[in-house]
Amino acid sequence: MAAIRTTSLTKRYGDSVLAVDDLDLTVADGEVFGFLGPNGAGKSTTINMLLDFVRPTQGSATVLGLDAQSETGEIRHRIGVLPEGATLYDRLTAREHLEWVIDTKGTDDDPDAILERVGLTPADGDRPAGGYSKGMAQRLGFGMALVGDPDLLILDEPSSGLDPTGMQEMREIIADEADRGTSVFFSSHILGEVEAVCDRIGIMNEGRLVATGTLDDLQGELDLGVPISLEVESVPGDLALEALDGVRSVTVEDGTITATCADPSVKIDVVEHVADATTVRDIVSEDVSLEQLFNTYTNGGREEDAAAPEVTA
Ligand SMILES: Nc1ncnc2c1ncn2[C@@H]1O[C@H](COP(=O)(O)OP(=O)(O)OP(=O)(O)O)[C@@H](O)[C@H]1O
Repeated sequence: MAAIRTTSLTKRYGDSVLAVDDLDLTVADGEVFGFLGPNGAGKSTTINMLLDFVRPTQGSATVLGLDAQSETGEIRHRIGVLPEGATLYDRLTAREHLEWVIDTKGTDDDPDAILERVGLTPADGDRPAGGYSKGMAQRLGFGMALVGDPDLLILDEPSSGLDPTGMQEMREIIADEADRGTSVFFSSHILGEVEAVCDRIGIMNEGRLVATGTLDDLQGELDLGVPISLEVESVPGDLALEALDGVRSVTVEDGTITATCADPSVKIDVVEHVADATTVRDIVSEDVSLEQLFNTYTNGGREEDAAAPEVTA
């Protein structure tokens, strides 16, 4: 059974905004799935349809095998949700927020254990949420999502408002949850976060899912080439690196030779070839970054026609 499945899921606002366009997406049970896309791509609208906060114009969705529109009660009982900009009640303390969720879900969680898990002290727990910083509010919202050991966590921009330590702690909790079998679906535009914790990613752009797969799948499909850079003592005039099998292009700048290779195995040939001709001072070898992928699929998140290739791996 899939944790999430959408079929031709579509949401229009009025005549002019097609927020989500014919989305077919499956998140497998136990998977950590990162939902990426620039501002306005349709991520929150998709999440809101999964939670029945917004009704689709067309299409359908299931969450844990249950219909997202007609079986909302059971879904809410079994999932943990951190909505975009989690709404808190100013006058209630963090502990009271957690107790409220614990009561609603009928679980026996210990509020103090959850506070500790999300990095809030017992003293924080006694303060009204109205005085919370953005990061503290986000931690509390995340704690509320963890109540009842949910089978699926749906997190909309979970690291929003968190400092680097908070982001790291949040990633660790997501990894722990995944280890105990929880499926996780989260939206983000922080690429490093997605890269660090996700089994698979989906990239949305202008309401459409333009790519899904593992990072390796997407890197392979786009075939952007593999770069290697060598800082050298002097650049020989007769290097002829372009002539090497598997080398697609070569640039030279300020004593650094950069070759784009057809696949990673060519990198060693490049190093040997250059080292035969001159003294190599340093080597920088990187995989195609998620940022390059994201930019290629979304035109850097800009509004103009991205003309991005569609890949489903
Ligand atoms: N209630 C609404 N009424 C009209 N248009 C809306 C509404 N909610 C969202 N939209 C529009 O739908 C599109 C998708 O918005 P959505 O919030 O889903 O994007 P997002 O990917 O979550 O963006 P962000 O990363 O900025 O949160 C945008 O063009 C947005 O302006």
